Amino acid sequence: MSSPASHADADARLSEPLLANGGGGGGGGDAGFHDGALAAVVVATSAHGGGSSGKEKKGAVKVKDDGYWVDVTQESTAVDDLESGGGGDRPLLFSTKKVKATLLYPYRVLILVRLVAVILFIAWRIKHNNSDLPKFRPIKRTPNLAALRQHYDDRPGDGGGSLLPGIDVFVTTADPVSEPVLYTMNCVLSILATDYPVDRLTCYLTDDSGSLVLYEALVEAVSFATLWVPFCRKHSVEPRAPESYFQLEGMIYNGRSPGEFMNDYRYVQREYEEFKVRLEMLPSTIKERSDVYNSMKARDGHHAGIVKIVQNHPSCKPEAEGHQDQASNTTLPSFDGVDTSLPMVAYVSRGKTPGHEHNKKAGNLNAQLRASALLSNAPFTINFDCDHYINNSQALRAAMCFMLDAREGDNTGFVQFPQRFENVDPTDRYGNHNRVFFDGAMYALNGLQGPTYLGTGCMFRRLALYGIDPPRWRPEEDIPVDSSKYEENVTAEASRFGNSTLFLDSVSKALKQERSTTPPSLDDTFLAELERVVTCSFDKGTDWGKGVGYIYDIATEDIVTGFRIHGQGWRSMYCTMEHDAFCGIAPINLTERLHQIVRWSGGSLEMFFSHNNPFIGGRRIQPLQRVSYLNMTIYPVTSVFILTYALSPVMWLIPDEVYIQRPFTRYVMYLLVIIVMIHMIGWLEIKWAGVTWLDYWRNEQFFMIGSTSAYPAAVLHMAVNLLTKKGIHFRFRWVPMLIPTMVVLICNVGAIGVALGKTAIYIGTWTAAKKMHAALGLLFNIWIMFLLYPFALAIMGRWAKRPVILVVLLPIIFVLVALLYVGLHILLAGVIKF
Ligand SMILES: O=c1ccn([C@@H]2O[C@H](COP(=O)(O)OP(=O)(O)O[C@H]3O[C@H](CO)[C@@H](O)[C@H](O)[C@H]3O)[C@@H](O)[C@H]2O)c(=O)[nH]1
Ligand SMILES: [Mn+2]
Repeated sequence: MSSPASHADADARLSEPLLANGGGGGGGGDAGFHDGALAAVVVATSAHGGGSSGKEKKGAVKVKDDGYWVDVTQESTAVDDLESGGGGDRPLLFSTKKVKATLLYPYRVLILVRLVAVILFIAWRIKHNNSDLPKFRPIKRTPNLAALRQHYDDRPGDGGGSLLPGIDVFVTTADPVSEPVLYTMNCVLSILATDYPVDRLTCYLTDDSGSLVLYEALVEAVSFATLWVPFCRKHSVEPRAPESYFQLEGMIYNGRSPGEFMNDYRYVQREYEEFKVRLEMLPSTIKERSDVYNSMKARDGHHAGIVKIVQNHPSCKPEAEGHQDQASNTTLPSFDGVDTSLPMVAYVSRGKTPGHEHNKKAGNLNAQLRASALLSNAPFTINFDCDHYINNSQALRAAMCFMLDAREGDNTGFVQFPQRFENVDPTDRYGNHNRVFFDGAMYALNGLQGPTYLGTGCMFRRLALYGIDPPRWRPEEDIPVDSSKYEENVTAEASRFGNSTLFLDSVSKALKQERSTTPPSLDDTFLAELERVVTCSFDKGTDWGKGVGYIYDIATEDIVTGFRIHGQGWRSMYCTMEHDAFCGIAPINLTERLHQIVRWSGGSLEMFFSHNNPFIGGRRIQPLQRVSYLNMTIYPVTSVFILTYALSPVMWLIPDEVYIQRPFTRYVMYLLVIIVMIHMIGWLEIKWAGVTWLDYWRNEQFFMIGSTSAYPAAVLHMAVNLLTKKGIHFRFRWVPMLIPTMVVLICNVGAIGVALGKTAIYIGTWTAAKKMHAALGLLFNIWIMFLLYPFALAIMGRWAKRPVILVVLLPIIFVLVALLYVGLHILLAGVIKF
């Protein structure tokens, strides 16, 4: 989200739909400042001119004549003569000078050129309304699960086996401490219990920390799964992540054995509590066996690749043993007639070697892609962040509805689901839900080439990840199944996929759609090869991370990976389900939230300044899709204008006499019309996207907070990187990033106070127009205060629990500032006027 929102991410996730505002305000702001500057110049020159004409008068201020001014009468024209001579008896009371021709004409040309540019800009904005055009065709698609079941599962004449294709599920984790093991294991359990043929499903825990804790936790989870999974199947429980399930209020019952439910529920719940205790104790029990630990994990996080099969493929060994009953007042649930088999489970930790960039999550997933190719080679993969889980056991089937559909199915490279979060407070203070992005922007893209890849909860077609053309762009359109010629080209390309015969074989099998539902025998040579392909040095000199797999060298791999796949001509689908497919944990404090935003916006800018720039990259990207990607990569730049705008209340602090042109009426009109239109469009979007005004408002707020903190930080960082070509990573010190937002906040609080003070002093002398301006200015200040409200709450620390403090505190500050202003005014009345 990647998202986003991100992952909008970017923070496309967060801001893409908002660019309407950002862009509008930014563009408008820019124009406004220029006009202000021009007005200032004009004022200055006329003062200058007045002075020089006054020079001839006795006692007038002497102004230096720099030779740029010529008397109109020197270049006398008939009109001048007529003018000067037409007066009859009346004396000539002023002389006229104008700017020398050599200066005047270039000056005029420049003004005209700028005028043309501004007009073109406005015309361009109307024609190419960047942020809104890609939203012309919002589309919602609903999977038909019953039809899928009918065509792929219920085939009485055929021995009953399912025809559904295989899916390899990846769970990425990077740290057993900051990413709680319990959540990761809940994710794994939700996958094991999902409704999909067990012999077609493989779950990979891809552990980037290579920690024994996670390995042993996985072993525990699989052991608990022998109870949990049949329980889920027997009673059709939802969701199938135990932590969330047992937190549900009341025992929701959907299954066919109500009589046994109570007993089974209590039994499984008690076992789950014990499982949790075992997980908690793992770190300490493992430390006691530190010799084993050290043999697995070398120092500095460098170690060889590790692949361990924790649960074998259901065809390889007798059915899972089932749970032993421990003496208690509940009895072991009876699973007669319930399928107790589990899908295959593997633990993979890729090898990290010194001197080889490991490329974070993208590198992790690529290693995983290769390991799974050797082990199960499912035609479809889906990856989850370890803080997400399957919330709807039908989700994988829903994705399949899009992949197998007769219309666009074969050309669908990935199916993205929205990101939903369960730990967000009801008012969504930090805008974590990002509904405008997930339910607005993504539906809109759905009508184009498809949604972007958002980092988690996305099913891929393996071939699309491998950088292979979609069928509609393949040379042999008519024989997609046995495209042997194409396959030869691919196998020839060891330089592209890396030098592993086993892996290259798996690619050609994937191309031929050879389905194998049983894993290969795990002999020593096979295991050695497996460990070799999961080492990050395997990538070296290949296309991995460039044209193959998840993309490297960027702070966020998601948007750019989707872009690469779209660029190849694949399309994507957005899959929303009434009962959310997946669910995750969102950052719940502002620090983490802003770090997420800065990473997303930094990644976006990095993408813009890479060869994956949406202008030049992605040869088969549709025009409007391109505009949308452009929008997703460049949006942090708008923050520069927004920040400048938000700081403009400084004007209030400046003495009244300094001439700053007020925005002229026509400009204000334009701006007003545009702003009204933006919100009207927003209102309509809210309607079709089904988001609430609160979602919309949070989105506005977080775009503003981001625009005064994370986005300018990302822009600055990018600028420094481009200038120094150092490629520093996006790691930000927390406090400096908050300074601009603080300054904006202080500025606006101060401005409101000063405004009050000025009103107290001048109210009697102000004209109606002036009062109007003051009121408008105040409205602007207050508006910014409302936008920054979540930020203000966050910096209040523990006081934030009582937002009412702000309501009391702020007016007190306003009054104090006003009093200070009035006091200073009286004190300095004779010295300077302000
Ligand atoms: O070296 C690394 C670093 C991270 N991860 C995994 O990447 C995932 C995402 O990391 P997280 O810190 O949770 O980032 P978020 O900001 O929550 O993730 C959002 O933003 C990312 C893009 O920056 C997307 O990839 C994610 O899907 C999206 O949810 C987690 O499962 C991590 O374990 C790794 O595997 N290896
Ligand atoms: Mn996350």
